[in-house]
Amino acid sequence: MRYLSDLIDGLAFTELQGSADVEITSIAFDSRQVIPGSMFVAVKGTQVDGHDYIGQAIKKGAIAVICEDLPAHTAAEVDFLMVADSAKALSLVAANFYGNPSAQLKLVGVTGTNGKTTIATLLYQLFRDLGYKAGLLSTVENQINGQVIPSTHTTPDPIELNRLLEEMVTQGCDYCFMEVSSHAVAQHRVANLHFSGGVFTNLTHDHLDYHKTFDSYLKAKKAFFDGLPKSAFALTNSDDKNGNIMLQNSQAHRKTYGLKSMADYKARILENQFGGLLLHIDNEEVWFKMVGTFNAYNLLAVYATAMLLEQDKAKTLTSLSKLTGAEGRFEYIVAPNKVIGIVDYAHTPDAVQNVLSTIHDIRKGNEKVITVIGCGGDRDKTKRPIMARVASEWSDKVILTSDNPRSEDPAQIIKDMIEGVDPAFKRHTVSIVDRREAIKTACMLANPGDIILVAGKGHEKYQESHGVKSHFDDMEELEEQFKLLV
Ligand SMILES: CC(=O)N[C@H]1[C@@H](OP(=O)(O)OP(=O)(O)OC[C@H]2O[C@@H](n3ccc(=O)[nH]c3=O)[C@H](O)[C@@H]2O)O[C@H](CO)[C@@H](O)[C@@H]1O[C@H](C)C(=O)N[C@@H](C)C(=O)N[C@H](CCC(=O)O)C(=O)O
Ligand SMILES: Nc1ncnc2c1ncn2[C@@H]1O[C@H](COP(=O)(O)OP(=O)(O)OP(=O)(O)O)[C@@H](O)[C@H]1O
Ligand SMILES: N[C@H](CCC[C@H](N)C(=O)O)C(=O)O
Ligand SMILES: [Mg+2]
Repeated sequence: MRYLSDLIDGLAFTELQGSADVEITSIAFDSRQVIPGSMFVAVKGTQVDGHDYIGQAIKKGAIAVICEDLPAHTAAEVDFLMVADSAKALSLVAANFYGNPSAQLKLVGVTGTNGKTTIATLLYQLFRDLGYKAGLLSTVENQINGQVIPSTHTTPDPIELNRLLEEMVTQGCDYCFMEVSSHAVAQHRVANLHFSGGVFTNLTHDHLDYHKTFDSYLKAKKAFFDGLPKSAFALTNSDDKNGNIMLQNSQAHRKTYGLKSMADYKARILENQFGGLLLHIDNEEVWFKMVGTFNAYNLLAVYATAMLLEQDKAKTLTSLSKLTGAEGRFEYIVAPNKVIGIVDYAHTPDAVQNVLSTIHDIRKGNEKVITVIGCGGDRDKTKRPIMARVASEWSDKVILTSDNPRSEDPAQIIKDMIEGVDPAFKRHTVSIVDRREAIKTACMLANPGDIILVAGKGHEKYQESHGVKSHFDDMEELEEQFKLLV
């Protein structure tokens, strides 16, 4: 049983109506999740204001409410606490409710536009291989010691997050590796967690629908490092132009990694092919199964993190050389007639550019590159024309298609994409709204040796349109079509 007084330990509140000596059964920020004896935290959201649901929460049995503005009518039997920022308060009471599990783990957060899932997953796989019990919180899935728990967000909400961390502690985990999205930092989902380290990947264009400007997107990421304690390490990519800015105001122990500039942890690419990467890393030559320059950065970040967590160098490199990373990231198959299919989660301009330049670097001759790509609905519209431009410039043929249109008209999303395609490249760009048909057409157009990139959905197993998620799997589609390519 938790008492209200325990949950609000450390909370700066301006007013308390009622007694702190009551038992709380659960906490909820959604009135629909309230059960008798709950504490309800009213959060102002992007769609609605949680304060409008205080009445409903009380009807469902809430006995304590945290809010920024007191409602006109308060119930005498309910405790009310006023705070300046309910989202921040939520993360504190959630951590207190679950006994501050992050302090009992070595928790490492990974942030940046691209590479978070790859790095967090590699770290999780590496530490399990090194013999530790570990947890993972990622876009693809959450895991505790091999047990898979489906994930709905890149970074869970504070209640789910602390509940999962508590479960990791119960199961004896030593480490947890998690992705920290910019939405999570802005919404204080990770406030009040005790991090042992933070890793920065890179910062390029994404999520401007939510953050509005690149500068506020940058500040959201930077706030994560500003909040790290002195005892933590902060590891940044010194080749990224914002890499050093990220750590500017961090009191954590600062370290850098890079392929080009001066850095504490350095690597050089010796070979980059479909079979993998040969890296000169910290004075050793090692083959890895991961493909592409961007994965050289990811591998180096993982290696540096392992060193900062005081792991053995030889064991780390041996284990890392066997790993293949997260599902749907540069995964490839070869058809009987030698057409190559690649499924990749590239859904930002930079990621599309990286994955296509990698394909160009590693292809053997003049094989054609056919790209199937769409852009998400209800997401940053300004990235649409840029992604289409990059795809058209770096491919011999592009098929623009749908990728989770959500509430939007898929044909309109494709029109927004076409705006970015240079007239010179329009000849080799076609639009096919139905993603299954688009993939099928790419397979029909491909000759032996050609490379088909299906970008944007990676591990996703659905296509979301008008609130309905229907089963869809890019790799499954390619496999079906490839059977016919003999
Ligand atoms: C834009 C965004 O991030 N929205 C998140 C946010 O919701 P919101 O602020 O829009 O909430 P709202 O619907 O306005 O509601 C406000 C409050 O009223 C409450 N409410 C609402 C209705 C009701 O009947 N009763 C009630 O109490 C809600 O529970 C909420 O507390 O807070 C919710 C609870 O934590 C999240 O589920 C929701 O994620 C939505 C579903 C989402 O799509 N988020 C994506 C964009 C996201 O977070 N992505 C990032 C990473 C992307 C990446 O880089 O990969 C992620 O970490 O996953
Ligand atoms: N270090 C990197 N730099 C640039 N691009 C990368 C890097 N790592 C991966 N990518 C590209 O970005 C895509 C997404 O990678 P990943 O899922 O690891 O990123 P993420 O940061 O977790 O993305 P999300 O914000 O959606 O959770 C990959 O499929 C690949 O195309
Ligand atoms: N985490 C990202 C993933 C985008 C993946 C793409 N398939 C889409 O649906 O837009 C987002 O929610 O914006
Ligand atoms: Mg991710």
